[in-house]
Amino acid sequence: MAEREVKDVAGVAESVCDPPGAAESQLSAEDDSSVRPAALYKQDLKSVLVTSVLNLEQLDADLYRGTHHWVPRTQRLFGGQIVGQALVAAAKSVSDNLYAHSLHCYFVRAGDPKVPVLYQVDRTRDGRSFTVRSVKAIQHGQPILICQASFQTVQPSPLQHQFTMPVVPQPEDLLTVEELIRLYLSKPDLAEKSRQGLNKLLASDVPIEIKPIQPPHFYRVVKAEPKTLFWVRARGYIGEGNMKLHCCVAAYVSDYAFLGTALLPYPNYRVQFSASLDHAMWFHTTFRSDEWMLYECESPWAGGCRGLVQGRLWRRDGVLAVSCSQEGVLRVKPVTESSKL
Ligand SMILES: CC(C)(COP(=O)(O)OP(=O)(O)OC[C@H]1O[C@@H](n2cnc3c(N)ncnc32)[C@H](O)[C@@H]1OP(=O)(O)O)[C@@H](O)C(=O)NCCC(=O)NCCSC(=O)CCCCC(=O)O
Repeated sequence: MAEREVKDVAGVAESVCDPPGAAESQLSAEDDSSVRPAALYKQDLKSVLVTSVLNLEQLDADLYRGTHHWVPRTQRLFGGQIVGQALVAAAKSVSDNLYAHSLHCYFVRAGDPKVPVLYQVDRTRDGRSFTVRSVKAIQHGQPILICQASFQTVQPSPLQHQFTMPVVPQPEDLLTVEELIRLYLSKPDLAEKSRQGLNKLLASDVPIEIKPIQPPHFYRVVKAEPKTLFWVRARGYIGEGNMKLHCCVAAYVSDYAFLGTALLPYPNYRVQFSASLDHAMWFHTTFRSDEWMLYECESPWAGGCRGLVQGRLWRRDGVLAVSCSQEGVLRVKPVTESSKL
């Protein structure tokens, strides 16, 4: 990978510990094109991620129940949903002056979409600056995810740097995945199998909006570098203010289309089994998960039936908001001529 430029962002970025909203207050609606006009927000529906997916029911002290919304084609629970809900459960047990700065999770069993998930929080440690929570997500009496999340008080620091955000077209100049699929569907020479697959994709109710920088080659064999760039945001309105909630939404969003980056150099292989094994995130600063963020994903390594992916979620104003890493199982088989049809 090419060496990345390191940019001093002192005075521009804030740390995750600066009061939420501090960065936003430096930007007016006029000079920040990432701000959607208030009138538009009013027309938007409240994000289902907030009203439903991340809205856990409390059953007892430090014990919560979560329900599902979108379930991937694999019919195992979406990893991002479990991580997002685990972070919600952890955040409920820490005081308002603490902000999530990192989490580390293992997906130890496949989640069953037919039953809810229980989240059991262990208050591992409360320190002066850092507070750690361990969360177990449970189904059928067995853990499906173990998660450790760490929270920190507000602590300004003279040490501040970040890489520079890649230069890409703005979201207003790009099409959503749904718009791209409709374009493909309008092609008269599209194979029936591909048409059916694209229609299925179109019908799925993913609560995330995506605008790829490079339109994907749906159903075409094209070898590519293991790198992707796309704008992403939660569908619907969430609003300013609750930084913990935006981190939980980012946890959900960050697992979507992430592991697939490791498959880009292998168009001649078809996935037989893929699932994320672990997921880690570091929250660097304040951000709005219902506003466009650039997700820069790359896979530095694959081997041993596993792939490693790393991602950066950039705020539209160039501030690095979140870093992510994940390893997943990737079992593949060669594409045969008949399966290409
Ligand atoms: C399956 C996990 C990863 C652990 O695997 P293992 O320790 O092998 O568990 P087993 O239960 O023994 O096997 C499971 C399954 O795999 C087959 N298997 C095992 N080893 C091999 C092998 N060497 N070669 C071939 N096949 C093998 C084994 O036979 C079993 O098959 P089955 O009998 O047909 O079931 C386990 O830890 C796990 O499932 N963890 C949870 C992972 C997970 O659910 N992650 C989150 C979901 S992934 C996700 O959300 C990404 C969605 C992205 C959406 C998008 O971007 O579109």
